Amino acid sequence: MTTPSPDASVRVRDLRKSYTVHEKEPGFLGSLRSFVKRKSREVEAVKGVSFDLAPGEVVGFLGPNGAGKTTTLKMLSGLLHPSGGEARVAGFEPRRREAAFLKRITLVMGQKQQLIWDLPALDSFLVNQAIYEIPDAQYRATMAEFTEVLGLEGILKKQVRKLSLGERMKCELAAALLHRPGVLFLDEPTIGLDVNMQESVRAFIRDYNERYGATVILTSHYMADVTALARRILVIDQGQLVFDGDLARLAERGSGGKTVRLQLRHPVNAARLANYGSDVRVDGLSAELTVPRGEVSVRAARLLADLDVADLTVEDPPIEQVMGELFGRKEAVSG
Ligand SMILES: Nc1ncnc2c1ncn2[C@@H]1O[C@H](COP(=O)(O)OP(=O)(O)OP(=O)(O)O)[C@@H](O)[C@H]1O
Repeated sequence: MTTPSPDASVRVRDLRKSYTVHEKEPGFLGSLRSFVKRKSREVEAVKGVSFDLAPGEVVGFLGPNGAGKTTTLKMLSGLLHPSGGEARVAGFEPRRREAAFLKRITLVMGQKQQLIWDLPALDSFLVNQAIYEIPDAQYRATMAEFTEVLGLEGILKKQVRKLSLGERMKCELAAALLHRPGVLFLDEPTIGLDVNMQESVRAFIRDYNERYGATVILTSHYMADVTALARRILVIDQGQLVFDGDLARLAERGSGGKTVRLQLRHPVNAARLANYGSDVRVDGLSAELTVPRGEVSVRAARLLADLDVADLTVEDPPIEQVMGELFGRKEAVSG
């Protein structure tokens, strides 16, 4: 990794955001009533979040729908003013949106686009070159690098609206990173992309992080993005940080079970395997079952002694399952 820029850190203290939501009864009468007497209520989207990111760190920012991820990222990039607490990004206070700050960060939202729809992506890149005052030599070098890593050759001169979703997302990323920001806020950068395209976006983010030592906060509903890029995970639920730690430690917070995979030499029926664990799945000579974490070695020894086992592996449950369980039981899992 290149030496991370010293001011690419993120410091968040007791950050809060409440939205005022105006409520209206349905229908015409409801509109009239709300016109006379407006009803509103406060939605606390982020309720006092604190964390620090070191320069060059990549973290996965996870949580169920409506947990407060996008709101947090918008506050960190200065698009929303916090209702309380403080944030410092690359040494700046995001809410001030100073030009020097905007040159140090980027916010990529997979659901929104910044490229100009009717023009080729190359034109949007030139606009960004002007906005961010990127010197010609740096612009050419970055374009050459991104064209190679993202495979942009041949698509830069096509009208953006004629690009496929994947091609467009690659151009969106290139446009957003053209000024070589040191802090990246990536909100669902791979949403809707096919598996191959997700992989190339991931490879690009990894390459950029290694090349420039950038700090990255990434939200994604595709756990493969998170497991491929981040070792540290922040989990937010109902506006509060409920976990901050290693990906492996998050897996341990799951059901308390581990997955034992077996390769058998002779077929064994599921009922027999149910004596050793739960959630038994048998497919020919392959089988899988869940075993309580504290009993893995005892049960594995019994399986090996009782059955004709060619291979046995023990794994943490997939991260999707862990997240489902955590949010299913709505239990705080403080890091
Ligand atoms: N502009 C807004 N006005 C009112 N409430 C809002 C606004 N934006 C978000 N909210 C509410 O704030 C909460 C947090 O929303 P946010 O978009 O930050 O969640 P999220 O974790 O990004 O969710 P998702 O994964 O679904 O994108 C939700 O209850 C949402 O309904």
